[in-house]
Amino acid sequence: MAKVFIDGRAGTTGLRIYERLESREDIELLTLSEEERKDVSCRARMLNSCDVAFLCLPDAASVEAVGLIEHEGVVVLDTSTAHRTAPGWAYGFPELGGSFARGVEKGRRIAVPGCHASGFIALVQPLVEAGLIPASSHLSCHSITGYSGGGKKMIAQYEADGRDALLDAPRQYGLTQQHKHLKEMQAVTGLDTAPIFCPIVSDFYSGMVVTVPLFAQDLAAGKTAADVKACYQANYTGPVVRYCPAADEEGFLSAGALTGKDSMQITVCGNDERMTLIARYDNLGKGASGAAVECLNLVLGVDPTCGLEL
Ligand SMILES: NC(=O)C1=CN([C@@H]2O[C@H](COP(=O)(O)OP(=O)(O)OC[C@H]3O[C@@H](n4cnc5c(N)ncnc54)[C@H](OP(=O)(O)O)[C@@H]3O)[C@@H](O)[C@H]2O)C=CC1
Ligand SMILES: CC(=O)N[C@@H](CCC(=O)OP(=O)(O)O)C(=O)O
Repeated sequence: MAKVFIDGRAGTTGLRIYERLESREDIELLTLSEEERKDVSCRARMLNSCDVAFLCLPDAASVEAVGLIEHEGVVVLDTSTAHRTAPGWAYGFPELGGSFARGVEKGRRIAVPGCHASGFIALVQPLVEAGLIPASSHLSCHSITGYSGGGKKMIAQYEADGRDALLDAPRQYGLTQQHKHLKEMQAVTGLDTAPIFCPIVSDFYSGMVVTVPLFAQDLAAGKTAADVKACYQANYTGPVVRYCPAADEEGFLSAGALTGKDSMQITVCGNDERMTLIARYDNLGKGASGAAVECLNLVLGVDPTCGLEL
């Protein structure tokens, strides 16, 4: 049985990972008590006693946790932003294939992608790799997320009695165009320039819809919307990320359609002139905890969907 420790188990991401793993018979979960969970020496003991450590912590605590590991054999799955573009770390989105899949299967240091970044990268990386859009493209992206994406603090804010009435409506943020996911969005897609990125947090617990708009002129010479669809169809055959030719609900796309699930739907709307590339998933599923558990399954060499809700 693999020994697994979740550092930050009491948080939003950690709790969802714990729920996905607690009934598994191939895993022994190492746990700390409420009194011990933030004690550095207790955490260090667990981090060096396990085979796999999930880090579900703020960035600084993740960096600290990695520094506490002396046992070389420990595989680290970090859900924070701290190591996603760091040298020596694999980027945990195996559906991108090639070195991404191998990095997760063989790596000892694996960064779980950011929630918004997951959708953008799923939509754009295969198109750049296939030459359907040039690396020099200037793209834009908007992404609607549930408030659990902001962790315990934002959940408390949205669920408080007598909260600010401004929370009733969707709120755009990342207004200075310096959102923390931009770095990985550029690095992993291979774009020369980071996109213009407009995240929007809304009054629902979890779910996401990430959209990248494209004009036909944005495609490489001679390429069409049909080529984009064929590329996704070839790359995203499931079981976790799947191309869906028609994913709308009678003309609407709900950001909550995959709430509670660990899968991701990829679709293309619009027409031959103006198209929207769309990824739908749960920010806590393929956007965080589900993606982390999928990576764990690949590390352990078991069915990648083990314990996932698809
Ligand atoms: N929520 C989401 O959708 C996503 C989150 N992430 C990332 O995952 C990580 C965790 O986020 P999330 O679960 O949302 O955050 P939460 O705030 O919900 O949870 C973080 C947990 O870490 C604990 N913690 C903080 N500092 C320490 C420390 N020094 N030692 C031990 N435990 C500590 C907190 O303790 P306490 O309970 O006392 O506050 C809390 O339980 C972050 O880096 C986040 O950016 C990634 C993708 C999506
Ligand atoms: C609603 C909300 O605030 N969401 C968070 C992203 C959550 C996430 O993916 O965080 P990590 O990059 O740390 O993994 C944000 O936009 O900063």
